[in-house]
Amino acid sequence: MSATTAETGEGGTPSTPVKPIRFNAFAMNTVGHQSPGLWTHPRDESHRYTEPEYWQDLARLLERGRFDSIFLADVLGVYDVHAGSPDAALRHAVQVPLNDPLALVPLMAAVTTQLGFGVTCALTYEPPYSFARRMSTLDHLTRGRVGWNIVTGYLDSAARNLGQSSQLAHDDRYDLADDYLDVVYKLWELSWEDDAVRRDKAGRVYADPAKVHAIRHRGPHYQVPGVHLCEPSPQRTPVLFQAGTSGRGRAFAGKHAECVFVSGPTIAVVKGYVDGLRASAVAAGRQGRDLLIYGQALIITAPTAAQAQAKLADLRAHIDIEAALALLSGWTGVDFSRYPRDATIDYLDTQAGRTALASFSSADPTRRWTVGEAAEFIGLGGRGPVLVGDPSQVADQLIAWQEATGLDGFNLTYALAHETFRDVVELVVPELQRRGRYPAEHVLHADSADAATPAAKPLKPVTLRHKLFGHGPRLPASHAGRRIRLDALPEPVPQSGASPEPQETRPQPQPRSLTEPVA
Ligand SMILES: Cc1cc2nc3c(=O)[nH]c(=O)nc-3n(C[C@H](O)[C@H](O)[C@H](O)COP(=O)(O)O)c2cc1C
Repeated sequence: MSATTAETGEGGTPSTPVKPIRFNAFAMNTVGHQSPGLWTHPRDESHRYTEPEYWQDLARLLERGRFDSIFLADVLGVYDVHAGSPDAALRHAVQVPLNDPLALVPLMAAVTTQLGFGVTCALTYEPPYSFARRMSTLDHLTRGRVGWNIVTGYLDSAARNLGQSSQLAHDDRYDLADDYLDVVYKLWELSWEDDAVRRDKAGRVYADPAKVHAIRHRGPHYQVPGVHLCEPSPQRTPVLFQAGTSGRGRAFAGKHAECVFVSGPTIAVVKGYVDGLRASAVAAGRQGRDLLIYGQALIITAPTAAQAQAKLADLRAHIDIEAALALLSGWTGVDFSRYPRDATIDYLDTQAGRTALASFSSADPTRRWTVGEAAEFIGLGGRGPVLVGDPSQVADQLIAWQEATGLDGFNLTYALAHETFRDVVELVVPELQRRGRYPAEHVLHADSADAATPAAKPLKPVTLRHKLFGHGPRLPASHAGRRIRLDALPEPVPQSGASPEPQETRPQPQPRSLTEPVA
């Protein structure tokens, strides 16, 4: 069975195909992610984020639960908008201390074969050339299971520590991102031809230089003349994730994203994002269904409804309101320490992220939020809904949300590490499978001869793109990343006896003496 269809109704009788529910896990290489204050709960283990076993146990658990992938968020600065200081963030572990997400991927890949990895990297502060190499390396080491969550950042504190006085303006960051994407597409998709690597030991040729091309990129922000350092990895371009839903963010997603993460507190808000994103894909010449859209949610479940409600009450007692306001202030660029808790939130354009503020103001004009209500809401599960109940009640809510919003799946956050995900895998996944709404098996390679008897043989590794879309491993031919072309070679200067202009301008080596040391 493919993860993109669930064609068997209850009791195994064929019925109208229903849209399966997809799960993605939302995590960060830190202590307190989307539930500020919950690290103080006695059963939470997120302080173990520095231990390899913490991540490998999580990866095994998610693979057992047939999650599409684990999405690792990241920021490159501290949350210091609240009261103009990082103190609240440091005191309450609000996404600080924070380790690098990329290092976790090979650790988790080593103990799994099917789980995908959506890694967040802000393009704003790293040259595309070195970044393309890091992603190709991960795609090789995961055998094609890596995705990139394309972000441009929202914290001025990141810009200040990375050589800029402040962030680029909101829309300018997306313009930069468009040029960046052009560079990395050229490196990943066009620099090395499919048969460039010969590995011919007898002929003493590893790669055929005629089939490895300098990309000669000259864009408004980046000039990158050379060849990609890496030989082609299984997917070449990692699966592209994105999470911006402002007007400019949607246009960017419509062109580039394969998967989009959205967060909103109500069905009305999330439906607006989903509709807008699918319309942007159409405006970019794609189909709305080309995007897989995951909505953020937190599931609190237990074998009985009463136990689930008791668990919710216990978790709520550990929310930290100051920490929630530090988070909200960082996301939005608005210092919420300056407002009384009963002040109503109004929308204003800032140079931080725009969606977080819109979610609690303009995105749903029928609902007004006070600062205190928004902080309470964010305290458990961030900006997404909290779905509470026994497994059957949770399954009902997931299905209702999916049908009302057009979401493809859910980006599940946790309250307690790893208890929350364990509850989902052990209680909710079987319930959804019983209803034919969740994949019962892992996906094998589309062309695998073992597909009929998956239990009999070890699982074959599958690329993330195959798993998500049923085709791959490369970007589809219709995607902007596959339609890109290399700039034409510069015209040779018409001088008699002159050699053609080199593709890259390299300093010419000076003759050395044989005794001169070689570096
Ligand atoms: C679910 C979700 C996860 C996100 N994760 C990150 C992240 O890890 N790092 C980051 O810098 N931005 C992250 N963002 C922020 C977005 O990339 C984007 O900057 C933000 O939504 C504002 O964009 P917009 O103004 O176009 O809506 C996330 C957003 C959402 C909704």
